[in-house]
Amino acid sequence: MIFSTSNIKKSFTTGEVSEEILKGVDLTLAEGEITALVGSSGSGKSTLLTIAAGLQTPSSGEIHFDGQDLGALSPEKTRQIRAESFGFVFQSSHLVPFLTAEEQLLLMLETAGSPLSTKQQRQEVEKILDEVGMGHRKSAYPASMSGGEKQRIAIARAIVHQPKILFADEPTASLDSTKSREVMELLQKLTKTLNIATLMVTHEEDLLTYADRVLTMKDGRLA
Ligand SMILES: Nc1ncnc2c1ncn2[C@@H]1O[C@H](COP(=O)(O)OP(=O)(O)OP(=O)(O)O)[C@@H](O)[C@H]1O
Repeated sequence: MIFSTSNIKKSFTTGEVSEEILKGVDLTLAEGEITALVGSSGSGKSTLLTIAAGLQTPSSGEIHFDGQDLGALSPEKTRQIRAESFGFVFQSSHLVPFLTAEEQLLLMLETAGSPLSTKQQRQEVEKILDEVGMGHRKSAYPASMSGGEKQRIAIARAIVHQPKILFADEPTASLDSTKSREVMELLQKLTKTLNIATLMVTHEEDLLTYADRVLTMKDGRLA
């Protein structure tokens, strides 16, 4: 397994009340597979995804990536692993308004510490933009893109540095059903062809056909 969590617990304290939101979660992700995470509102899906992605820390438990225990590494090393090997797509595309499609991806490569030359980076960006069907829009700014186009660029940006793991928190929530299916087809294609382990939180049951595995969160545990 490329990625796993072991006995992840997370409590939040509000005032004097402490509530355990995750009660010991074991999650595994496999390369080339989309794992969908479903469950009722407030069951802890986003909390689990953000902990798995290293965006917040668990109260206890371990996270293993590529044979390494992330909790045992220095913050600098985990930050480096996250930048190089993890990709993120959120509900809303979160594109930078003053950058073109091409520039959004180039910025990501720079942030991930890409070893490619400037020319190679441009070639790589062009290839990925073609892959997500946005090659013809490389000079477009977010304001001129439709919701589906923005999400395609967000996905392209999330995978341009060739991550091993892709975390997607309701990636189709802002799209109508046709566009949602198109975006899911794209995620499925990229997961398979690039051999990425994708974890996706979703509320939309009709999109579960795109998942290789469906995990249900209930009362802080995976059922
Ligand atoms: N930083 C925080 N401080 C306090 N409580 C929090 C915090 N983050 C999440 N929670 C609580 O943890 C619970 C689970 O939240 P989470 O967002 O993980 O649920 P979810 O399953 O993703 O829900 P939804 O489907 O509505 O997005 C909720 O009751 C939420 O209020």
